[in-house]
Amino acid sequence: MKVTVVGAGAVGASCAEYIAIKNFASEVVLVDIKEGFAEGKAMDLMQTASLNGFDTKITGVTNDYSKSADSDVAVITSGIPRKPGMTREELISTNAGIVKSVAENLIKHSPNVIVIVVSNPMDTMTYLTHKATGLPKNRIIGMGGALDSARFKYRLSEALGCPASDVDGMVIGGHSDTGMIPLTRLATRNSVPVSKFLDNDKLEYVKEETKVGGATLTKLLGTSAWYAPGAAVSAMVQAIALDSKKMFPCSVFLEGQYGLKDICIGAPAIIGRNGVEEIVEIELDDAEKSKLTESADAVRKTNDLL
Ligand SMILES: NC(=O)c1ccc[n+]([C@@H]2O[C@H](COP(=O)([O-])OP(=O)(O)OC[C@H]3O[C@@H](n4cnc5c(N)ncnc54)[C@H](O)[C@@H]3O)[C@@H](O)[C@H]2O)c1
Ligand SMILES: O=C(O)C[C@H](O)C(=O)O
Repeated sequence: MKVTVVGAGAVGASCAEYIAIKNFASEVVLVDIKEGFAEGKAMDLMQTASLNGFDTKITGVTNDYSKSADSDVAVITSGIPRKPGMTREELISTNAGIVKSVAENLIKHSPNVIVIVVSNPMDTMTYLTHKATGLPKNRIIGMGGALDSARFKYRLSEALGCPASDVDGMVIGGHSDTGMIPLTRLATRNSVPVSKFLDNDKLEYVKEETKVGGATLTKLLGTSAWYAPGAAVSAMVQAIALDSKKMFPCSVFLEGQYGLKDICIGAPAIIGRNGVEEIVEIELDDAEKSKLTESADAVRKTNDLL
């Protein structure tokens, strides 16, 4: 399995590191536009191989897409991150041009690639990648829900006073401060609904903290997060590599599912060797349905700026 990661910055490097440490890919190619940067990150990471016990070969290149040829998976993390006080949507004017040119370069050299889009505003960048490349819809996946769900589980575990591994839960909808929909109704601690342990006020708190998870970290760090984003992407790449058919909420191109069309937005998807193997339609209650409609309206407004 050959994986190309475009953007060797905070998220791209973290993603490459987790992929290597999990040792399921033969090769990771880092690409960046900044002269020597990807080469440096790749060398630094390769010097951890004997310490961390992996055999994945990591190389770095400056803007040379020929080195990404025949990638099975490509991850797009190139673009600017937000600063404290900004929304993800404000990044569109810079990141749209970057994502479009990167996606076009990638498919020139890897026509069969599965693309995972990370750059923000992610749902719109995923939609743009569909429109710019014309790749089959199963081969373009936006990463947002896997991260938001991990943050949801972290907040739930904090409220429950239990390990995150005891908790299951999912966030659907747009990857934005207001558009995320943490499904508290369906969240469980070892199959027991979390409402058995947490009252409505606590659940509301968990939900709100989850939605602003990225903004909270951006305020603390001065730029956006990278460890959990890198881990979330690497989990998705692993599901493709191992054809594991794991379910993640992902930004997927909808054609009528959830009553939505011609939009990429977070919905549960089965991920395997073909990318999106299936979009899972779960039964939502009326409040969740109307939140999803609102979230989709907001994503469409951002798409209209393209
Ligand atoms: N979807 C998510 O859940 C999620 C999570 C975290 C970050 N993000 C987004 O990911 C993006 C990257 O974040 P980061 O923290 O890694 O930023 P960063 O600034 O650390 O890294 C971005 C890298 O992209 C490179 N780059 C810029 N234009 C390029 C081009 N045309 N070709 C190749 N490389 C190019 C830059 O040189 C830089 O090294 C941001 O847009 C951020 O908002 C999304
Ligand atoms: O918050 C951001 O801008 C980056 C990313 O989307 C995140 O959720 O960490």
